[in-house]
Amino acid sequence: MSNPMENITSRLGGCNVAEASQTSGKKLVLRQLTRREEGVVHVRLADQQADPNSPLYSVKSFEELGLSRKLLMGLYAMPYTKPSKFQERALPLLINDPPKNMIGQSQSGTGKTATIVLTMLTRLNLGLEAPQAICLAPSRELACQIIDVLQEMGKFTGVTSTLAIRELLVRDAPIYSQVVIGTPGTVCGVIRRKQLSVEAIKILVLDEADEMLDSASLGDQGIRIKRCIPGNPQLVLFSATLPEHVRNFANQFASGANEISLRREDLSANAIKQFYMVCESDEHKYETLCNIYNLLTVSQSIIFCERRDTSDEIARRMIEQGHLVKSLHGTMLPDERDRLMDGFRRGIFKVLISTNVIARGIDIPQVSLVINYDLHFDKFHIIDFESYLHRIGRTGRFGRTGVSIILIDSKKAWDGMKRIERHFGKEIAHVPTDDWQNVENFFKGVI
Ligand SMILES: Nc1ncnc2c1ncn2[C@@H]1O[C@H](COP(=O)(O)OP(=O)(O)OP(=O)(O)O)[C@@H](O)[C@H]1O
Repeated sequence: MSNPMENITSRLGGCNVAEASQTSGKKLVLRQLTRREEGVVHVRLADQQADPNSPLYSVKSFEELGLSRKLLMGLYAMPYTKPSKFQERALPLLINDPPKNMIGQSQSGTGKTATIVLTMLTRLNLGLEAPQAICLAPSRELACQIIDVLQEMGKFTGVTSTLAIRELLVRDAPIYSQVVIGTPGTVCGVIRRKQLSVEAIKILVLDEADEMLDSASLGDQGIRIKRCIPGNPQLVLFSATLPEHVRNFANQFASGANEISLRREDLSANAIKQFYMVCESDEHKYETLCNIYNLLTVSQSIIFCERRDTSDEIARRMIEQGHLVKSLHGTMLPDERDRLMDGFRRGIFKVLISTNVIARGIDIPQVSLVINYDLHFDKFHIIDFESYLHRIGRTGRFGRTGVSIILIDSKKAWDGMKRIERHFGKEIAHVPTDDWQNVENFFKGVI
């Protein structure tokens, strides 16, 4: 096979790939490995929680944050031992009286979901069997995940909850549960049809708030839900990314909010080792993908594609070659999506190929590799930094290390990758595709 680097150098229109190729990924290899579990590499959590530079660092215990005994029992049964930096900062502000709005930002996988759940559970009057908290998430998969955490963490409280996602609710049956977690469209629908009374709602949470507020339909539905709620519910907006234009909107939505924000350079967690590989054609890109799987033993991984048909096509070809993979995207029936997600969570299959639909929030600790088969560009063909960060954030969660690889097959993808590097101020290391023996060495110790 011809040298892909030579070909791609000309296809990339003169940008200096050769120079980039000298950048060794080896120096990024994490050396402080202490534990391996199903192929996922951990640096000892206790060490990270004692390191002031880690997003998991905290000086306080959960007891010191003012949580109830039943919630502490739930936390320790999970088992969580200490809060993350974000949990330590956010929880006292969130559960303080009188309630104050919050706009909170923290890296992927640093425990925002637990923060949402503990805040909602603290705000409830558990003696009142009426809806008191609503949490909105942009996808059904994420809503399912949040309700699972709520039920697990709140199991000693007796909390009742309802999942409000399409095709799951019995039409017109009233909802009496104390917490309702769902997608904005379905929650809007149940309020409109008076299935859900908002009279006693005290708190409204928008998880992945930037996605919600930036999307015309999700944003409108979120605003409509807020307007329906009488009085001044506590408004909580969370995300790993809150770009400036959305932050302004968020400030209008949740006025007077306490804010926890991150500098851009701190957004991408160090736990995720970022790489790229240059491919000379579409076919070479597919071969490179297969070579990665033939070569590396990966516990679980996600491949992100831009288009649903690419996702299906790669899955079809990989299955033909004997790989155990599935494709999941938005045109599938909800039942099928739920079944696939459940199978992946339980490790029944190891590789999930998908679109942006699962880019945000999904927490599957065994995912040690994320491949950007395509990068995501917006409708003006501008690289979408936020979606890159959320995609790679599916790995390297809460103290685990993870690897992300971008497959570059065009000048557009190359430019996008370079802009990502500049935007987050973090090098993405080159892994050559012409010497697979060497490729193996790049990933030794990190996957
Ligand atoms: N204090 C803690 N101790 C131990 N594990 C924790 C703690 N808090 C959260 N976790 C675990 O860390 C993982 C990531 O948490 P979570 O999904 O809440 O992250 P997130 O910040 O919401 O990420 P994203 O931005 O991707 O939505 C989960 O598996 C969760 O169970």
